[in-house]
Amino acid sequence: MAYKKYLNKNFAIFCGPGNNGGDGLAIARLLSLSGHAVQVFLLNSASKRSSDFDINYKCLKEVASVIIDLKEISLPSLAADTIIIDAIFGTGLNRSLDGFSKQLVEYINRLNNKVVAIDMPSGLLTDLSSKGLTAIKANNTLTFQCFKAAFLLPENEEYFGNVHILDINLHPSYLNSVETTFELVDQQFISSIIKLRKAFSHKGNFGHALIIAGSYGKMGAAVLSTKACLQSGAGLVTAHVPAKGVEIMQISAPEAMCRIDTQSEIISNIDYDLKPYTSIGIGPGIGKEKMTTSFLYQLLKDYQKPMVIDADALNILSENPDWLSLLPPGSILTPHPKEYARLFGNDMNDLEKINTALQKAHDLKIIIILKGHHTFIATPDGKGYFNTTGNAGMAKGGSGDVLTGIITGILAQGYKPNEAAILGVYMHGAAGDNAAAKYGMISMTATDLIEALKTPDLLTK
Ligand SMILES: NC(=O)C1=CN([C@@H]2O[C@H](COP(=O)(O)OP(=O)(O)OC[C@H]3O[C@@H](n4cnc5c(N)ncnc54)[C@H](OP(=O)(O)O)[C@@H]3O)[C@@H](O)[C@H]2O)[C@H](O)CC1
Ligand SMILES: [K+]
Repeated sequence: MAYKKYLNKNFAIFCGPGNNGGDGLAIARLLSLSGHAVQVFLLNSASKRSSDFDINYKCLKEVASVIIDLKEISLPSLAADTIIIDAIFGTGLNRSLDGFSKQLVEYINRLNNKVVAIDMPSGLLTDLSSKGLTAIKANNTLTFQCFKAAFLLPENEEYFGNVHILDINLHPSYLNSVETTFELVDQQFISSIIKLRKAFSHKGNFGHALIIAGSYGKMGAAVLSTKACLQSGAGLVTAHVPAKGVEIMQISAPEAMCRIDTQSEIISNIDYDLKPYTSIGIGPGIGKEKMTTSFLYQLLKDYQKPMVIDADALNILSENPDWLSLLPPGSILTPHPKEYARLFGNDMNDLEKINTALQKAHDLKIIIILKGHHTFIATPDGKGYFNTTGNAGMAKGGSGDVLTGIITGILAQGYKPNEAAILGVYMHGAAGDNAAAKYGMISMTATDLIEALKTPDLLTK
């Protein structure tokens, strides 16, 4: 019913010489036939035109429509309520815009008219970084058949607006034939990962997670990650905390057992066998005291199973980069953009960040979760996963602690590290969407995220 607001509007459709332009001509014909006032502006029509373009041009000529070749006029003036349809370039764009096409796109961007881009905002490269390029800033993008990588990069957000995927019934064999490094993590993808619980299960079947977190004044991070871990399905959860943090932890998360550090205010050592634990999550609120730093080094030396490493544990690693080679294979790093920059460098555009994460995941045999809108998960086998849940309301203190707890809890249950990372990120975002729906993005907190995990159909809706 969204189209209702476009009834009785007039349209200016800008068409390039290829199939994207061909789509624009087809849209012009359909809008004209449904009684709308349509102006069509052709760009570079003299250059090599695709057959789709020619076919649709011929069909449009049979329908009364205003077709103006832009080579004859300067930039057209349009009524303020005219809807602009951008069918200049689509997935065939293979270089940045220049000359008149750049001028036209800059002109359209200066107007206040509503803009609908067809398949891709013209000027946006489908699979490469478009940072610093000129591209159409659309209010809505109608893209064919599937998401393009460009729509998943934060740096492109100002160009694509709301993305609507239109199914044009492309044959599945064609889609399967398209080689891609990336997968989209949606509910369908998740359903292929989830392990259902058997009726006669007992807590021993769901593992025992160990959360190593907290320091004096930063016990909240330890509580958030422990509570999130409890609610991610782990059978047993133990929290290793500084001595002064025990009461706080026992009162806040009574279901968790505690291991008490010999130091009162920081994490400094583990004097017990780690064998009973089926996963370890370390980092939230631990600080970077010398004794904590050497503790982390010792743990990396002694412990060979995958660990979830977050927050200050990541910052300690970025200050001791040669320790990265000590990471147990399958470990899951969960850096936010700043922690990522400290670990792997900061002067990168979004695509370079993604490619670096894939390279480092491969070289170090680890999983790197690059947190952001469409959190990206890089896995050691070179595949990358874009998450589809979550929202800006989650960009708050504590949200990362919750994610660490969730992933550690899922890992404890026997999921492979790749699966635990993907499922944990999806679950975290889905809980965030529920929290936003209940409390709004501004007021929701990390505690609300944990509460929202208690949604029966969290992973199935
Ligand atoms: N997704 C699908 O399966 C379908 C998509 N469709 C539509 O087809 C376009 C892609 O069409 P294509 O003809 O491949 O290319 P474009 O229309 O995007 O571009 C046209 C030509 O423009 C030239 N080009 C490329 N970059 C520039 C530039 N910076 N400046 C000027 N010209 C440029 C290029 O030709 P060259 O010879 O110059 O390289 C392009 O060929 C897709 O987006 C959809 O809209 C189908 O309709 C259905 C199936
Ligand atoms: K376009």
